[in-house]
Order: sequence, then C-alpha cells, then structure tokens
Amino acid sequence: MEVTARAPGKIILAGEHAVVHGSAAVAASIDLYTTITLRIPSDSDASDGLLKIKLEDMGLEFSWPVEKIKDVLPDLGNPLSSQPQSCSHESLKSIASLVEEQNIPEAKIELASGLYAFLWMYTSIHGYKPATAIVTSTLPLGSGLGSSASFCVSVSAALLALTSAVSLDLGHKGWLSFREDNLELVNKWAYEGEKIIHGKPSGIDNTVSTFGNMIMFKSGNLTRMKSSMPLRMLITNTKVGRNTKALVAGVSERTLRHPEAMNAVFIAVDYISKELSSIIQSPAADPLSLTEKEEKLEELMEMNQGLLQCMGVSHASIETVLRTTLKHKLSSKLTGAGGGGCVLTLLPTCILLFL
Ligand SMILES: Nc1ncnc2c1ncn2[C@@H]1O[C@H](COP(=O)(O)OP(=O)(O)OP(=O)(O)O)[C@@H](O)[C@H]1O
Ligand SMILES: C[C@@](O)(CCO)CC(=O)[O-]
Ligand SMILES: [Mg+2]
Repeated sequence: MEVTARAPGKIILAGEHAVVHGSAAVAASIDLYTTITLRIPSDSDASDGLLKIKLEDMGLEFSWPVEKIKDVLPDLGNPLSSQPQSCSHESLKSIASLVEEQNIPEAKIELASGLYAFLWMYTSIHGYKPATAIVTSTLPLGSGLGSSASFCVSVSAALLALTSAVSLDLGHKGWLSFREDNLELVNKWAYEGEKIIHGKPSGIDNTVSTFGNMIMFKSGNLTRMKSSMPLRMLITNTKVGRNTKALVAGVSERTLRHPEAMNAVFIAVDYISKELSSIIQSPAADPLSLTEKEEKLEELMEMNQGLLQCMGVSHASIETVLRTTLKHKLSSKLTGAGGGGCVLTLLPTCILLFL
C-alpha cells in the first residue's frame, strides 16, 4: 500500500501568540507544501522489519527496527486510528531514547521534535508495521510559515488514508480529498503531533493547513472566511532561525510576570483580528473604497506588530525589514512565532498597478 499526501504552510495575518491565550487570530494557507509518500508493504515477508523516514531535502534517513519500537513503546499494539491520543510524558521519554540513538547531526538537532511527532503518530495509527516514509518540503523550516503543522497534517493524512477509518472523494488537480468529518480526524491527529513539537499550540496552524483557504480561529473554534478583496502579501524571510516552542513559552512566562498588562495586550489583539477579518470580508458594495480598506489593514498590521513587540517576540532582523519597507511607505508585521523567521508586507493594489 502506498499513498502520497501533501499539506500547505500558512501565514498569520493577525493574532499569533495572543491566540494561544484565547484571542482571535486570522490565518491563510499558502502555496508551499510538505509532501510525504508512505509505503507500507502488505506482505510482511517482503519487508526488512524497519520503520524508515527519509528527509529527502536534507539527505537524511532515520530507521528503527519495529521490534525495538515495540520494546520501547509496548502499549501501542492495538492502534485506534479513529481516536487521537496524546503522547504522555513517559511515552515521549521512550520516543526520545529511540531518536537519540540516531545521532542526528548537531546542526540539525531541531529535527528531533519532528521525528518524535512522526513516531508517535505512526505507531498510534499503524502499530508496529514496517514502513517507509519519504518527506519533502518547499517550506523553510522554523521560519513562521507553519512547517511543523504542514509536516504533521501531511503525516496524519497519509497515515489515515491507509486505514479504514476514512474514505476519500474525487478531489481536484489529480488529488483525492478527505470528506469534511474525516478532515476533522486528520486535524485532531495533526494537533497531537503539533503538541509534541510546539508544547502548547493553539491549533491554528494545523487547522488552516488541514482546511485551507482563510480562517478566523479562537479558543479552538474555526470560522471559515471568504475574502471579498484582493490581498497580496510579500513574505520576507529574515533567515534568522528560531524555535516556536521556546517563543510561545517566553510569552507565557511574561504573562505570569505581568498578568494584567499582558491580558490587556491579548484583548487588544482580539479586537484587531476581528476588525481585520470584517474588513477582509466586507461586501464589495461596502461604502469604503479598496484603498480605504487597505489603509485600515495596514494600520491594523502596524498595531499588531507593536503588540507583538510588547510580547517580546520581535527581533532586530524583523525591525530591519519593518524599517526598510516603511521607507517605501509599506506596512509590515512578523508572521508566525517571530524571534526571526518571516515578515509579511501588504502590497496595496495601487503599487501593483504602478509596477
Ligand atoms: N519537513 C520536515 N521534516 C521533518 N521535520 C519537520 C519538517 N518540517 C517541520 N519539521 C519540524 O518542525 C520544526 C519547526 O517547527 P517550528 O514550529 O519551530 O517552526 P515553523 O512551524 O516553521 O514556524 P511557526 O510555528 O512559527 O509557523 C522543525 O525543527 C522540525 O522538528
Ligand atoms: C505563535 C503561534 O501563535 C503561531 C505559530 O505559527 C503559536 C500557536 O498558535 O500555536
Ligand atoms: Mg510551527
């Protein structure tokens, strides 16, 4: 049995970090993907008894004898793909011991959490069957474009597609697609993977990667959005590496130190996300002209960036991009967890006409 699945990355237009603390946020999927091909030999005699994952872009390959996985994680013999399971602290320790012995190159050590998520999702859904997974991605890793979520969603989709828990419909552009209720299941499993990589994710990244398009997300609930205006964003990658788990933890620590001030910041972000969402969706007959809408969006992005600075997640490299775009009268904000990574700049339609 073999399947190839892919899932997109995302940009966050407003509300990152605050969304972890219950505020609304707005996100859109982008045309960059993580793709996984999963092969599970149906005849166990034809297999080499290994679970392998190849990260092709990086030229890395990791493998474990399934008997070894069984020894270390003995409770996963009866996988229940229809009931997403959280990885306990003990299971995570066991998985970490499996990954440690792979001697990941020091410069790539951040990949360990992705491998933990893969091992947890694979064994929880397929138990101890030998298999080979080949992963490629057009997304930059650890840059705010949701590489971890797109990895988890593509893994979850491929794993579930090879079970009887889901059924696939004729999709578009040559891909089969999941039914709506099956997408929920894909999303729930991906969230379990994101928890392993991020610590305390809000769920926005895996949700927009699973459902696509543009969404508003608040306290675990998704509202699909329909944009009524052209919205073009320039994405600048500062190429400064960072780790979402550490940045999310940093904001939580600041919230513990200054609960009232930080809650006020989160409330302000909630209003910004809601206003941004209503502008983007306001009907074309709205009395505001396109230019007026774009000016409001620019101002909201600047306000959101200011509040992200309050949360302590901006970075000198982000500030450089902000200053550079401002010289051209363009508004920007960081996107994703910040601390480096990518910056969004709204490209108003007048600029595009000028170009
Ligand atoms: N293609 C991939 N193969 C293996 N692991 C991956 C892959 N993509 C992402 N990961 C895992 O996700 C980690 C990056 O996740 P992280 O959440 O820090 O950044 P991000 O998701 O790109 O940004 P953000 O969460 O801000 O949108 C990587 O270090 C790795 O562990
Ligand atoms: C920083 C954060 O808000 C978005 C990361 O893309 C984390 C999360 O919501 O899980
Ligand atoms: Mg991430």
